[in-house]
Order: sequence, then structure tokens, then C-alpha cells
Amino acid sequence: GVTEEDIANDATITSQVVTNGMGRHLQRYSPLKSINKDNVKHMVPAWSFSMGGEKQRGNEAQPLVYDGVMYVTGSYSRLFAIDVKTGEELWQYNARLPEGILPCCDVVNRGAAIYGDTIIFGTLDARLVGLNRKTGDVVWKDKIANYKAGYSYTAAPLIVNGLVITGNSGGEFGIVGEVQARKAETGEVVWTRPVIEGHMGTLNGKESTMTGKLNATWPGDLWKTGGGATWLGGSYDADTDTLVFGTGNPAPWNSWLRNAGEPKEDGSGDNLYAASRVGIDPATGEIKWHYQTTPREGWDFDGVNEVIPFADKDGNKRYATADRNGFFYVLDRKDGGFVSASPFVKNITWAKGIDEKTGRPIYNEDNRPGNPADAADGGKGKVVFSVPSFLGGKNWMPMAHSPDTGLFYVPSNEWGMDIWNEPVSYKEGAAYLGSGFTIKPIFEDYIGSLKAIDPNTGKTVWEYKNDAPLWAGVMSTGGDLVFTGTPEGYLKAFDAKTGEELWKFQTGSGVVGQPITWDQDGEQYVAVASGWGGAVPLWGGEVAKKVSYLNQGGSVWVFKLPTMLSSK
Ligand SMILES: O=C(O)c1cc(C(=O)O)c2c(n1)C(=O)C(=O)c1cc(C(=O)O)[nH]c1-2
Ligand SMILES: [Ca+2]
Repeated sequence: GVTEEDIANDATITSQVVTNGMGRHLQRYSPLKSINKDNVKHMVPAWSFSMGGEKQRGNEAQPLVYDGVMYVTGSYSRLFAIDVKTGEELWQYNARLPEGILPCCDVVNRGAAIYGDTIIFGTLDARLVGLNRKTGDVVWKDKIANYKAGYSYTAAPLIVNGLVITGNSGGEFGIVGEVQARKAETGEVVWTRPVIEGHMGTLNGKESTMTGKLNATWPGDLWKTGGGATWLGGSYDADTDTLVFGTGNPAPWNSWLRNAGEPKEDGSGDNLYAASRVGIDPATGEIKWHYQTTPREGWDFDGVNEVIPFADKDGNKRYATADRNGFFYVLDRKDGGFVSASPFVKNITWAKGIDEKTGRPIYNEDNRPGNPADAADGGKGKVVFSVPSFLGGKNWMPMAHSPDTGLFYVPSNEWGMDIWNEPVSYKEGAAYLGSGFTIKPIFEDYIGSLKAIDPNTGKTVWEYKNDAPLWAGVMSTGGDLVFTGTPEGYLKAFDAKTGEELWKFQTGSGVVGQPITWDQDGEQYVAVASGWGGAVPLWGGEVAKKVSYLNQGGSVWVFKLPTMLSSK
């Protein structure tokens, strides 16, 4: 079975992929180079696997590969075990989902985690299931939270010291963001850590310290339904023994209801720890540090984006994270302290920049959607046009880091939105936004933009523009390659140094999955899930219309070099 060693060294053991992120630092870098910039043009499919038609929408999964088996999740909370040599199905697990689940943004699942002989994944009804990896039989099941109150689950779990660590989804329903740790073998809860000020966690069944000071940054009772879903899962920095989770939008979206509309000297409208990154002690669940990317959040800029440990050009231990709000941040791994930030998308309207001393945004106050209370009829507040759109300069799709080039490869989108606020009150299990919006392109020729960013300068070294919004994960390799997918159906390979497109393959549906690579019997393989969906077709407005011609469908594609070229 999969050991702690396997998990800790996943980034360097090239014969398997046993963690989300190809290593818990989520660098998504493989040192493999048999497939490289000179020969990638010859890469061909080895096999393809269909996930079926009826029960298939967006497929954002990252496959795992272990002991001759590929494990990949499909939409509607299914898990497939596939013979990695032949592409034949070994077993499949189909979670029977109840009526009335409330996922905000398509029926997606981003992948599983393996520990020992147990493979664990989360289902849309906010549950976790552990299966025997060889048979698919259920070993344990547990509930993360109540789906009827708007909780759901879409991320890949993380394994640290035998614990399975998970977040939650439901920020659009006024849930409370939380991180939970369970014994991976049994599912027994060890600790829980809510991430909104005022809430208590638990440690070994007992109440544990309150998260922050009650009511310090929230008015009245709003902290009780404050959002901040930890919906993308987290990374693990082994050097500092820290779990790093991002937290989503504060709820409701309407910032005036959270005391966040106007600047407050005492920070009382910051709404901690929503739209933040938090560093957590994996043994106890205590929050060690936080950095809030968007205090006084008012545009749905969830702060969930992956936080990647890396070393800068002087060897300093840093984190990098590209936020939905359009800024690329470098933080200190000691304490999450602010180091630098620079915009990675063009024409950002809501902030002029990030203050170099405080790390706080320098807001353009007049680009905040207006207070409905000021509207003549008490209805809709002032409409503003904001960039990025609420779907973000970057959404969930993970970037990659290459220690060879030192660059980060960021799947970004250049778009804006009309956004306004409306009155709203909390009702359990109902959408809790108090905002309306229409997403619009800002450039004629593209929305998607894959950018190579130098974390030492914040500068974009190269850019690849794509018509439709990019929604797939990125991977980099020792073969000087960067891989990502497009909604138009292609898996593409680029030169990591120049951005030149070197190879593409049409998978038959939009690619919003996360590529992986591994070495099998001396040959390098590349795999990606295909299947158009996610938030864009649901919430993209004009942009959704623009891409409505795209075909749905779910499959996994596996590629390699033709045998003649790949034999060593
Ligand atoms: O606040 C939340 O709990 C939450 C959850 C999710 C999710 O679980 O997929 C998304 C979002 N928010 C969100 O704001 C968003 O734009 C989004 C896009 C997607 C996707 O998979 O395409 N999920 C989510
Ligand atoms: Ca959200």
C-alpha cells in the first residue's frame, strides 16, 4: 500500500502519482524528460477511457497512478479504477447522491487521495468515503457537514501523517468554512478548525480554541453564516510542517451587509478569515498565521487559490499564490508574511495595487458595487464594471512551478463584469449572495491566457492567449515542457522557456482536468481527463454563450511516444 514515504516523496518518485499536485507542495512538476521539447511533437494516444455519457459533466479531476492502476474521479461523485496498461476498467464506485444537493458550480470532483490500501474521495453531498483500492469495497464513510444547509465537497483530499485533511464547499449558501482532519484508515475525526472568526474547533472530540476574536471583524451575528469555504483543499509545506488552506468569499457577497463597504480604521469590516490564506498546524488544527488577500471583499474574490512552497532566486523559502482578485503574491514561509504582489491580469479596476508595507490592497473605492440602501427605491445599488470578473483572474485551476526555469505557469483569464448589490437575508439552504452580475469579455480576441510568471520580479515572461477561458490545470516537466488543456478540446504542450506551442491533441470535449505524467516500464506517459463543464457554462453570461457550441462528454486520455522513439 501507499506509505508516508511514497506520499512525502511523490514529487521525485516518477513511477507513480499518489498525491494531488504531484507532491503536496502542489508544484505539479515532474523531473521526467524522455518526452521533451524536441520529441513531444510525436506524442500519440496509448488509450482512452469513457466515463459514460448521461452522468457526465465537467471533469476537473487529477488522476492518480499506483501499482498498475489509474484512479480517476468523474462528475456526480464517481471513482474509476483503470488498468494503466490496457485502459480497461477494474471497478467503479458510484456514490448515490441524495435529491437536493446544492453544489454552486457544476457537479465536479477534482480527485482522490490514497493511504495504505484505502483510496479516499469526497462526494457532492459533503461526505467522505474510503474504499479498498483493490476491490472498490467501502472501508469507511463519514459526513463532513449537512448538504441541506448548502454544504458540498469538490476538492481532492490531502494526506499528512496518516490524517486525511479536507476543506468544504458552500460559500454561496452562507456556510462556515472549515478544515477537518480524520484518521485515513478509519475516518475517525481528530480535529476540526472553522476558519471564520468566532467559531470553536474541536481536538480529539473536545472543544478547541476559538478562531480569532468574537465579532472583531464582523458586525452582529454575521460571523455565524460568514462563508469562507475552504473549497479547493490545501497544500502541505514539509519544511515548516504547515498545512496551507485558502478560504473563499465571505457571505453574503453584498459587502455593505458585512460592514465591509467603507474603510474602517480598526479593521472591523475585514471579515476574517474569509478571502485569506491560513497556515494550520497539522497535529492540532490551530491556525498559526493568516494573510488576507482581499479584506473587505465585495466582488466574490474567493481566496482559495493553491499556495505553493518554492525557493526564490536567493534561495529564500517562499510561498507563491495567484489570487482570483488578479494579483500574484509571494509570502514568507516562516509566518505567511507579505513579501510582494503584482498584477497578473490586465486592467484590474478594483485596486490600484497592493501596499508594499502592509500587504493590503489600495482600493479604488468607487469600483465597489454600491449599497442598495442608498438606491432611491431601496432595490439595486450602483452598478459598476469590475475587472477581474467574479470567476477570477484565476479560478480553481492550478498553476505549476518549474524549479528548472524558476517560473510559475499560471492559467489566467482576462474578463470583467457588471456587478451590483441587492438586499438579501440568510435562509438555510438558499443562495446567500445579495448581488447580481453579468460577465463580459474585455478583449476581442481572447479571454484565456497561460502566463509564465517570474516570482522574483512579478513580470510575465511569456503568454499564450486562448479564445475561451482557460479552466484546466497546468503541469511542467524536466523535458522543458508545460502542459495544459483548453475548453476547445485540446491538450497542448508548450516550450517552458519561450511559450512556443509544440504539440496538441483534440480530446473530443473541453479539457478542464489536470494533467499528470509518470514513468512505466521505462516509458514516459502523460494523462488528462477531458469533459467540458465547471462554472463557466453555468455562470459565464455572455461568455457562456460564446462557448455554448462546445461538446460535453467525459473521458481520460493517456499519451506516450511511439514505441520506436521512446525505447531507451
Ligand atoms: O464558495 C464556495 O464554496 C465555492 C465552491 C466552489 C466549488 O466547490 O467548486 C466554487 C466556488 N465557490 C466559486 O466561487 C467558483 O467560482 C467555482 C468555480 C468552480 C468550478 O469548479 O468551475 N467551482 C467553484
Ligand atoms: Ca465562492
